Amino acid sequence: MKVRGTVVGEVTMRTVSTSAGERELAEVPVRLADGTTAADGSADGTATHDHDTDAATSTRSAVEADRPDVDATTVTLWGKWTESADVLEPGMELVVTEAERDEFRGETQYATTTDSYVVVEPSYLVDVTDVRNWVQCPRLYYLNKLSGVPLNYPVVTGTLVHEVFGDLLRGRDLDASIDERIEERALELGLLGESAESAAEDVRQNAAAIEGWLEQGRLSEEDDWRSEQLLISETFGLKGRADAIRRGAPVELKTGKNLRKEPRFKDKVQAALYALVLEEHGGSIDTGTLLYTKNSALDRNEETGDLTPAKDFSMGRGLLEYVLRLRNEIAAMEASGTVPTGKEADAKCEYCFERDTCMVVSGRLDQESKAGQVGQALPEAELDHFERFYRAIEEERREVHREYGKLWEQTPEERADDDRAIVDLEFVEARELDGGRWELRARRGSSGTAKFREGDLVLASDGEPVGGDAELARIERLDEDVVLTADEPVEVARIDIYPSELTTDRLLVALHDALLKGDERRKDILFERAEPEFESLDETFVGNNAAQDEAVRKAVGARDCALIHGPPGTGKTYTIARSVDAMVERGERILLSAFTNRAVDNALEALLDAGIDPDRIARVGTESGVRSDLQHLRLEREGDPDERVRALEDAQIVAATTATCGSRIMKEQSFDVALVDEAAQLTEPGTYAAINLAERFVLVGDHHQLPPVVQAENELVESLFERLVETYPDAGVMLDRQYRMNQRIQAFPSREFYDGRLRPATPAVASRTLDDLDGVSRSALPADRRDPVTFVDVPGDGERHTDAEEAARIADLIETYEAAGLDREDIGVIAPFRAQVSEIERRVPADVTVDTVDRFQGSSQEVIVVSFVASGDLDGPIFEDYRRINVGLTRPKRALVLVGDAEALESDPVYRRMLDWARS
Ligand SMILES: Nc1ncnc2c1ncn2[C@@H]1O[C@H](COP(=O)(O)OP(=O)(O)OP(=O)(O)O)[C@@H](O)[C@H]1O
Repeated sequence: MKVRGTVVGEVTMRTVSTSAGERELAEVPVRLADGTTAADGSADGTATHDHDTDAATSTRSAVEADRPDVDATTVTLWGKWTESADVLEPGMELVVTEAERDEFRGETQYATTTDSYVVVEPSYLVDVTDVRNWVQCPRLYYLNKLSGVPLNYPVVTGTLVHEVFGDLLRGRDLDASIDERIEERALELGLLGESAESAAEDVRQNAAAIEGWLEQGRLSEEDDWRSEQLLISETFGLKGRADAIRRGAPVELKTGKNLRKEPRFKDKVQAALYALVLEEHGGSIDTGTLLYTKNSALDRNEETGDLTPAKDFSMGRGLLEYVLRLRNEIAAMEASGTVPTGKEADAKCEYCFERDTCMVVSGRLDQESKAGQVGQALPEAELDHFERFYRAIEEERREVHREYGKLWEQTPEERADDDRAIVDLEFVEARELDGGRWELRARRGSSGTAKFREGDLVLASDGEPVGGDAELARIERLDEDVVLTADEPVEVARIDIYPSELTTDRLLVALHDALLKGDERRKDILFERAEPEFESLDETFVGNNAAQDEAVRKAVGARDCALIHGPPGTGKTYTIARSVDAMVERGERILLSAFTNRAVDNALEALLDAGIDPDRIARVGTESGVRSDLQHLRLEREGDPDERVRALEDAQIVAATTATCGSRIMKEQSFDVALVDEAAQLTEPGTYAAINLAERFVLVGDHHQLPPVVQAENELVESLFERLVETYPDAGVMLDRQYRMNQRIQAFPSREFYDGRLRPATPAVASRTLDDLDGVSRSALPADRRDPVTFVDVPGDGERHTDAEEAARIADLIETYEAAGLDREDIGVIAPFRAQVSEIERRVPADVTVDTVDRFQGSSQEVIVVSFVASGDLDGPIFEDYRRINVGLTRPKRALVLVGDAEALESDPVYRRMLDWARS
């Protein structure tokens, strides 16, 4: 049976005499999660898919851990498992598989058996490659998290060899694969100063060994290969991508040589972890294979040793248990928030390539380390900042892991309802593409409103995203059909949101770079030790708008930073374009960034409108990320390395999302100034990713609109923009003339959110109404809809996340506006919950945009209808936070209709004032 629970007290270690001699044991007081005491019926004793344990097991709180352990049970861990007991602390979660139950002095107890596995913090999904680092030295694991994978030649060739390996498994020709893969990485090779020819030669040397080996057992039927498999383990708390699976067993590829008979230990560890996951999903693995690509390329006269590239090893039970204990050490360290010192392992610092980095990081962050420290520790405030944000980012990582957890905790229907999956796909075909990848096509059973977008990376599966045939795939098209591209021909029946840790990984690196590599002057600003300085400029940049003019002057003249606060429709994008134009004139190199691709593209469009030469611009992003009409600005990565690198380095303006700013390629670039739009939607470390690359920075945003998108409630919710606007009011300018809304529409948001400072930019803006639109006449509307702002009282139907009555009234309203001559494309409907969005979508024509506020930020419409879904006594603001309602109310240009239950809305002071305005 499987036992799962929370550790509620100190662990007792003992040695006892048994018939088999002296044995170690650890007694762990555990409060069992609901349902675990029931005898486990499943044959393999692992899967207890119990949804109810969620709340009890996923949140560890001090309160829980401190509760008197009246209902605690003793779980005894025998033998080597005492090593895992050693890392346990109260509050941590514990799982024992195949445990035995025992009655002892009238109490039920549990103990490990010879078939048991012990898992610490199973909901923390440790990455398999992280365990490989950890086994070399725990400190190496930590350093890798902080500094990420740099752009260097071994990393790039390693990736290329892996890609070619995958291609060979898919039956591609070696030369064709090498040529194509090298071409795809032209930009990276160019940045490293490598030629395509020499890189191809290096890859070929490595790949020849693989090819030779594959030839021997040539991809026969019974060999049953597949390349790259995403593996996730619910029981063992592991995830990773195995290089290949052959006859159900893991094969790992290592670019390098190994002349011993046995695989390297750390490589075995990695393969063994994949084997554990494969066993969980029903496999039975007795061997693992490591493939050392350099072995057969060696000159046989010079080297002696075992030259076979492929080395098999037997996957003993002892090894599997050992690697799981390693995994447990990582999970426990992350849960307790400690930093490894390197003393945990017996690695020799003298031989370590990372020794210098290790010493510098220890010195700067004042951490104990086996290698010793060099350099001066950061000031107290910076150390504190680092620790707080490190913890906050790790909390965010746990939220990502929780998303993984939902893959097995939720039923397919629940996931579909939550917009986390499309589950009713009917597989149509898998078509092989040039280059060995696959195009997968499936038909949708219903038109759900899942959050998926074209270009998203998703988990495509045969219906079982964990344990079944699943692969990462990219959405190429999404209408009544779903078209995906993937490495494997999965018979796709379902797609799920892929919980990526890339963002969290990059946040940590950005934090590290900002504090440890950051310019001192910038840190003085970030740590509020110095006032930002400005060069005084006499030029006029914008003749018809004083605030914009001042903003451009600040942006251009900033020696450290400038902050442009732009309420809705006040010409943020216009001001950015003017600023960039002026910076280009001065010969500066500019990084133009924003949280979303959409905002980056909007800014670029404005630059083109302002007459900036497109040849000066390089847009860094994927093909699906960049708007189709701006593809000509996109930096091509494929081709000739020299040409590609010149295209990037000669570009005076480089535009990319902040996430992309953290990529290996962008991290090699430097700029005079970084200009970041949507800065109020970025976390602090998210903003660092862009500003780390430049001498000075300009942040543009509005902290009264949407806050940073984060799952955890912690430091990350306040943007750097907001913090700096408050700290340095003199470095900021608020744009106060809006070019969007009729005066009536603007009145309430201006008063409520901008101290009444927002005004129409021109009389024409102030007086715009629907009558200005071709073929539209307000007189054709019912009298109570003619005002630019109106309210429709619909008593709520009592449901929490939907309101069918409101949805029906909205459908009627849309007909009314259409009858008055309005195009359906000019109407937008905003609802607070996805469920209500679906409810409304079912009733209105498809060309009316219906969405949540988050999707509307940054856009505008002629007419906006807001559905409030408010009922009862409003136990919290409906749009979660007033910033969301501000966004909702400021989208329309000419008409705004609020639909909701007046009585419920009036119970909240802000909504009451809103109703007073709408009804006045
Ligand atoms: N100084 C100006 N003179 C004339 N037109 C302007 C000026 N500033 C902005 N505009 C116009 O006002 C409109 C809104 O400007 P812009 O798109 O820059 O606003 P924004 O603040 O970026 O909007 P959002 O709040 O949606 O991000 C655009 O059509 C723009 O051309």
